[in-house]
Amino acid sequence: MNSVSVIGCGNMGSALIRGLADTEYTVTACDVDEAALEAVAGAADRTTADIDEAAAAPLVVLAVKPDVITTVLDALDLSADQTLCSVAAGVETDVLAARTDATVCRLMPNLAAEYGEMAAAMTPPGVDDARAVFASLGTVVELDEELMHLATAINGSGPAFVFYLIDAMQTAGVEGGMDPDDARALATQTFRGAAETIQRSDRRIEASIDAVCSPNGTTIEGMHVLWDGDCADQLQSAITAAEHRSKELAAEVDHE
Ligand SMILES: NC(=O)C1=CN([C@@H]2O[C@H](COP(=O)(O)OP(=O)(O)OC[C@H]3O[C@@H](n4cnc5c(N)ncnc54)[C@H](O)[C@@H]3O)[C@@H](O)[C@H]2O)C=CC1
Ligand SMILES: O=C(O)[C@@H]1CCC=N1
Repeated sequence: MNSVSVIGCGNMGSALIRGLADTEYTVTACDVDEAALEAVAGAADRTTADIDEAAAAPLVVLAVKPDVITTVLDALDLSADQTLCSVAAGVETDVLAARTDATVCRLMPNLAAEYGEMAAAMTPPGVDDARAVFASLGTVVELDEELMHLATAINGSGPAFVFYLIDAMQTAGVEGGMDPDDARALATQTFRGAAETIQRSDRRIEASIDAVCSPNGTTIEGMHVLWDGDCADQLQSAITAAEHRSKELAAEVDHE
């Protein structure tokens, strides 16, 4: 599988296309919107508004909104030796499989695909050719389909939740008198470095927190505020709300 088509070149589709531009895969970008195609023209090997051209690749990725996915699928004529992968929130594999002869799978990616730093969930497990393509853009975890709603919330919507937290840390710096660019640099690199630290460490996250908390130092004072407050509960509630919405989207999709 050395060639990929991406149908829908908006926020998510364009991130996938730009990420794939740095890999060995040949990418065809397809959209009905000329401006969307122009925006990815520098990253894609080919751009087209013709869905039949996009249908020629062994792997066809659908990155359109959930409410148009069945319409696009009905216009796509794929064969059994091709793979169709949808990144749409809440659109289940049985909906896809009912409308195509291709092998179907779902990927819940995130915008960091553009930089090869994607966290993605994929279902069903075992669609290895497609998985290899997506693994070139970051981390891919295979899940049973019932967990895709939760993955949509955690790693699909998750970047927005993290952006919000970075903004809060940056704002604290600016309100304390820092230059906004300095505050942004310190906040963003702190999140990046913290994630890297956890990824590279085998120890429990509590032990990593302990490692920052010097006895009678500064961090423990801040941690008491977080432990006594409802920050973790709020984040979990945000994830639950996004997961719930994914289930609603699934119910809204035409299963005929
Ligand atoms: N934005 C994100 O961070 C993520 C989005 N997703 C999923 O990706 C999908 C797309 O979301 P966004 O990129 O945010 O939406 P978007 O609105 O930015 O992009 C959708 C694109 O699809 C195009 N389109 C619409 N009808 C079409 C057709 N018939 N043929 C070809 N192209 C067509 C539009 O012109 C637009 O460029 C959604 O299903 C969403 O659930 C998944 C993970 C993360
Ligand atoms: O907000 C949404 O519905 C899409 C799916 C996950 C991220 N963005």
